[in-house]
Amino acid sequence: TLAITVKKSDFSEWYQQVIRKAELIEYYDVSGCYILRPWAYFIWEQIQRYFDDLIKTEEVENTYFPMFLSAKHLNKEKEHVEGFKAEVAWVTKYGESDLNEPLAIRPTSETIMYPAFAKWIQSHRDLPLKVNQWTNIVRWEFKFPTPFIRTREFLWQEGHTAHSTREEAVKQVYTILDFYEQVYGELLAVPVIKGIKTESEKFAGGDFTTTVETIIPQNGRGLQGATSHHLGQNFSKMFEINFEDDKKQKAFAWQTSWGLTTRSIGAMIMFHGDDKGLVLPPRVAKYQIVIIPIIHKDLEEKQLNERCEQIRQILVKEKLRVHLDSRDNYSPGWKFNKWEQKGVPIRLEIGPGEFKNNEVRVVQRFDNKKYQIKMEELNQLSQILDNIHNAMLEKARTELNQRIKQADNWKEFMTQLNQRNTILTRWCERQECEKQVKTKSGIESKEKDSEIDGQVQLTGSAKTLCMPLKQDQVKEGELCFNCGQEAKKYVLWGRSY
Ligand SMILES: O=C1CCCN[C@@H]1CCCn1cnc2ccccc2c1=O
Repeated sequence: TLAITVKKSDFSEWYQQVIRKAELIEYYDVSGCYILRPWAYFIWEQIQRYFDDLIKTEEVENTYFPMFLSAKHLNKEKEHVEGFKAEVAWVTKYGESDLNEPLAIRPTSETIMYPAFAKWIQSHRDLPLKVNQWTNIVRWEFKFPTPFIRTREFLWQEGHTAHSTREEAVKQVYTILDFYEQVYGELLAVPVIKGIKTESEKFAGGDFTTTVETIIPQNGRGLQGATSHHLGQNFSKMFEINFEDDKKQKAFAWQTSWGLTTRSIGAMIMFHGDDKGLVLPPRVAKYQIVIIPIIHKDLEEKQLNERCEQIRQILVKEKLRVHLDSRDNYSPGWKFNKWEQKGVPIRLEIGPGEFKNNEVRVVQRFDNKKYQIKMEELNQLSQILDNIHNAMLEKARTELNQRIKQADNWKEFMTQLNQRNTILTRWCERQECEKQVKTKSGIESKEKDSEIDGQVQLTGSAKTLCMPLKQDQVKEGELCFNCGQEAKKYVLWGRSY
């Protein structure tokens, strides 16, 4: 059926229907893999363009590295691969023949790139080295898949840099984190919290991990939006990436790596969608404006189409992405519904009244506001689209903030968790304590682990999302909410994807 048959509150069913009826996703017969249709791929292209322009200001150069790696290469860094090796996909044959050694398909590219870095870096003059690649990645997840959010193949960018000093590398980590915050806020109108992962949640191969986290309002679940790691000298020691510093001393390079994936599109869909379907932030909408002629017996069809084409031309000149839907095999009502489902930010209706008064009727998708504007005011639509972006971001920020509560003890913590909130608490920073909270919250969680065909999709237990960069100072003598030992930091807990 054409209409979406559930409300957004029936969240996972709503999401499945929206991604199909907005023509974003087509299903595919390999589990965990999905087809990105043009309406979705356009969003990824906008993300690529925006982020690529940002990293070019940091003199990051795009490259392409092979997708295959030998077991030898992959296991070079035993420690960091240890926790992930179950997800690595392998090629073992070609045609009828066996490969004499299986080749892994890239799950990430550290061990593919860093032997080359060792060749390219001899002197401090070869630093900083800054490369990025836009590729697909394969990780054979066993958790139940969700299009965009958790898939076995996804698109991403991975950036990798090498520096002569720790300070420069650390600065790079935070510059990229700010870029990720901009991608979410400025492009997708999705608010994020910048923070640092705890020792248990960080990338084990690195020194520390920074992250942009968002919170999906409907279920209060944390979602990691992108990540920027300071790798320290862990990988440079392993891959012999060293250089002669200006005192002719041999030194190991200081490295960073950072990634943003097509999961960002899923976050945007979840944040802004409503009961009628997708709601696109204007800056990533393939069509920002759709023009719908309303044919009427008192109105010469040819004249109406000429007027609509004239409007389209004016908007093209305004550099807006506009589409005139003059199909004569669908009714205006059908078109309204379809373009609402696909989330087009603005619809312009032109019927006999508008034609006579030299006006257009504007219908805003995000807040359903309707009003008339004159033909000569069409140049206001660019600003109107910016206003829509800002209003969507502010509304999303309010919803996100409503999902963050404070708790000073276990009882308050579980109350908030069971109300599907994330919880900011004082914490001792002990891994033991964090582990205990995960276990206890799982046992006491009202929301039991949700399973589909015996695969745990979403667990009921809480984990740390991040230690927000912006946080109050923990005062002398203040205690951890869980174990009562001396608190060091505030940390945000929540159920997550
Ligand atoms: O996050 C990023 C950002 C982009 C570059 N890579 C880092 C770290 C990736 C961590 N990771 C994540 N899943 C994996 C899965 C299989 C093998 C290895 C890995 C693995 O190393």
